[in-house]
Amino acid sequence: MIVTIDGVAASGKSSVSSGVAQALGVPYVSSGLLYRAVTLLGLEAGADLAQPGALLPLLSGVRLEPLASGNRVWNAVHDLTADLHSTRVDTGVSVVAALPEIREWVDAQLRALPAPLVAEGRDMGTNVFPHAPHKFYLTASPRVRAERRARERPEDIPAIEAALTERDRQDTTQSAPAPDARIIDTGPLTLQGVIDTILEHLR
Ligand SMILES: Nc1ncnc2c1ncn2[C@@H]1O[C@H](COP(=O)(O)OP(=O)(O)O)[C@@H](O)[C@H]1O
Ligand SMILES: Nc1ccn([C@H]2C[C@H](O)[C@@H](COP(=O)(O)OP(=O)(O)O)O2)c(=O)n1
Repeated sequence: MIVTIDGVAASGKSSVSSGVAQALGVPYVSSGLLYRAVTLLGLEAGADLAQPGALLPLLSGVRLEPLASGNRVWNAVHDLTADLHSTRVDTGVSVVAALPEIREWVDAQLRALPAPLVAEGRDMGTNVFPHAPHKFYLTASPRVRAERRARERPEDIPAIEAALTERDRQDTTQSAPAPDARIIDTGPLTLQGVIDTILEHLR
């Protein structure tokens, strides 16, 4: 069984997926972490983030470890995870995620993973796992999302809100909800409330 949980930036996808996956006793996979890893490696190599030919050679050692408590991304023996949520990766990642060659590489990593699993991102229910039987799409207002992210970033809430809104705009193409996804406004809910809502639908 595959459960897809897509949604806009900072809507709670990773935290909710982790909770749902732990309740189900299956792994979850964060596709956004792979786009973030490509971005980090590109930045560290001084590569042009708009050029897939400069990025693809950097990816041969990259591997996603789908731990239920929190995914990790490795480049050979180096654990990249702690560096994937910086503001500079946030700023560059949408350029990388717009490249069809990089999307193909990410999709291949995800489709190689054995079910059952919970997959989260933008296009899990539309493109990567279109036949998944259970699809969810998380939303919340930009201000609510910025307030949540402000607990994890040094910038203030208005700056974070502006950056999130700009990233939503850049990610629009791949972020449409699947027609058969259940849309959940997480604004009025607690994190556990969102997890419980999804688990109730799965029962
Ligand atoms: N009702 C809620 N639903 C989802 N996440 C919430 C909620 N309330 C607070 N959060 C917090 O919002 C933050 C962003 O969630 P995260 O899982 O990183 O989002 P995403 O994967 O969509 O970027 C986390 O710190 C999470 O715990
Ligand atoms: N399936 C996916 C997952 C993420 N992306 C892109 C879009 C986002 O800007 C980045 C980072 O996504 P991630 O889910 O890690 O982070 P945010 O919730 O957006 O803060 O990757 C994508 O295009 N397709």
